[in-house]
Amino acid sequence: MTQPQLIVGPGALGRLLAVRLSELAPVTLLGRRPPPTRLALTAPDGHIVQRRLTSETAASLAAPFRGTLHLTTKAYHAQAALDGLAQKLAPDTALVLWQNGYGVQRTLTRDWSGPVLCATTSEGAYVTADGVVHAGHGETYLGHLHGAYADLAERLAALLSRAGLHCRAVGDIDTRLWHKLAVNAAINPLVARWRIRNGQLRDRPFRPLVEALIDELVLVMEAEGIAPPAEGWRARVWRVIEGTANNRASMLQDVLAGRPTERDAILGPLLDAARRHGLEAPQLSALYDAVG
Ligand SMILES: NC(=O)C1=CN([C@@H]2O[C@H](COP(=O)(O)OP(=O)(O)OC[C@H]3O[C@@H](n4cnc5c(N)ncnc54)[C@H](OP(=O)(O)O)[C@@H]3O)[C@@H](O)[C@H]2O)C=CC1
Ligand SMILES: CC(C)(CO)C(=O)C(=O)O
Repeated sequence: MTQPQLIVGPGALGRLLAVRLSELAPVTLLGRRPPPTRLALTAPDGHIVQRRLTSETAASLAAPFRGTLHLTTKAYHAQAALDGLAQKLAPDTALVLWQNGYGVQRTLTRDWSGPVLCATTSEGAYVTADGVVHAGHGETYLGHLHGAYADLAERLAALLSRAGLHCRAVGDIDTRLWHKLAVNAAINPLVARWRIRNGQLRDRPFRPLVEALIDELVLVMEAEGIAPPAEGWRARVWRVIEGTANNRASMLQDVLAGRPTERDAILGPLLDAARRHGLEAPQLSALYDAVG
């Protein structure tokens, strides 16, 4: 029997995981308020999957929970969500952190008593009233920041892949988190600041702004000792912009909905690294101030 899977954060990614994993394992979806017990997932091909799920809050969850906990809140809620539940969790509970950016990954890997794996995913999903739309298939990579728990990562990657979310266990998740963060930093704050779709970055007046951001990112990454992607930073950023040209990026969606953005998780590590290495990062700093 596959271990219980507790999904904390019943938003877009949490709902996608909950519906997909519930075909293979006992799944509980946990929110600040009780999440819906019936969810409809619209797959990228338009097919609709309906699922009944166990729904809990931190107060109602039976203790001790034993299994795998997928933390699918925004980065700025992750620590509080875990703190609110910690008393209910067996100390060896495995955590999978799904947040964008690179902040809580470091602190929870250091502080949590059990195994902590980090995931980086290019799956795309958004919430609807009665469920979730899986907007597009992507790739997920999963691993421990310092390469530990390789067997656990393999098992969970196999489970996620069987559930329809293509996933690979990797030994270099640290580098992959930096790479995703750098690409997000070159796109998200600019499109959020100017309220444009990703593809508009290809045109004037935005193109030179992206180029200037890439120049800053390259210096920070080099100073931090992060190897560039095989295709190079410039090609990577422009490839993602091309591939997501029609997207409203997550940070723009947050701004439009009046929610806080994940600027601390995405720009914070870059600005910290720039400070540590004595580098100027005027474009990144200005965007940090602009996006709120
Ligand atoms: N959506 C996507 O396609 C992708 C998302 N990601 C990353 O995944 C993370 C989650 O994103 P996404 O699903 O879009 O975000 P959402 O805002 O849709 O979902 C976050 C959920 O977390 C809930 N939450 C907040 N605090 C708590 C708490 N204390 N206990 C339980 N639940 C809580 C929120 O509930 P409430 O309604 O109460 O605020 C909300 O339902 C982000 O870091 C994002 O960058 C990465 C790749 C793709
Ligand atoms: C790659 C990108 C920018 C695609 O929109 C993304 O990951 C996001 O929206 O957060």
